[in-house]
Amino acid sequence: MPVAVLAIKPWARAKSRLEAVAPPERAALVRAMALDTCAALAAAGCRLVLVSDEPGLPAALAEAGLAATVLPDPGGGLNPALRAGAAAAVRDGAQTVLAAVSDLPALDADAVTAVLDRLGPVGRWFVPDRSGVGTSMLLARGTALEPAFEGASAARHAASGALALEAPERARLDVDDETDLARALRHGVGGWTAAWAAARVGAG
Ligand SMILES: Nc1nc2c(ncn2[C@@H]2O[C@H](COP(=O)(O)OP(=O)(O)OP(=O)(O)O)[C@@H](O)[C@H]2O)c(=O)[nH]1
Ligand SMILES: C=C(OP(=O)(O)O)C(=O)O
Repeated sequence: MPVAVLAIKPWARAKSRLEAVAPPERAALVRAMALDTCAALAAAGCRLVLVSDEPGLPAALAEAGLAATVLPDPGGGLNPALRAGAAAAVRDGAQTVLAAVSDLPALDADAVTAVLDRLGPVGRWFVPDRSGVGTSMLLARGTALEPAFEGASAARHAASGALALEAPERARLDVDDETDLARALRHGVGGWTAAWAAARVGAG
């Protein structure tokens, strides 16, 4: 069974670039996007390993009916968190590790399956984000993950020997700012993010 490893920043500190969304609303959006990302990965048959110090995460997972192993954040940012999650997954016997950002609200199980179906027997692969600059997913099978996310990570992942995968757009729509959010909403998002958007509209 593939293991999906996600690093999740505490809701209230995440997505500072989404300035157009006021802080309490933004934390709710971060939570919703993380749940939709996790739900899509779980629906595609991935076991979830989450690295996070967000105190509300276990209750949110329970509310969403999602089973996951939650590990404490080792500190040092996204890449150390993903390394810790991947190491734990491999210690538990994982062959295939799929590391993803947790802000992919348009992701669905078919898109995850399309990515997993493109992997070879051994190696590292990445899914560039929609802009082509960043990375939405990094996958490793039979070898170490070696994550180099943040900023212009697509070029770093390519330079490190990972192969770029063609992937459905739903797997590439990470949300960093208001434009990304509007695009994902137009594309269609999972139930948690859709409910967040509906409540926002309802609140005027
Ligand atoms: N556990 C953990 N996850 C992190 C950390 N930093 C970023 N992440 C996660 O990494 C993924 C990509 O994060 P970014 O897009 O850089 O998001 P961000 O730091 O929330 O956004 P900005 O504040 O706008 O830069 C998201 O899933 C974040 O929750 C960290 O220090 N620890
Ligand atoms: C984490 C990433 O995205 P960003 O830093 O742009 O949010 C990345 O693309 O590696």
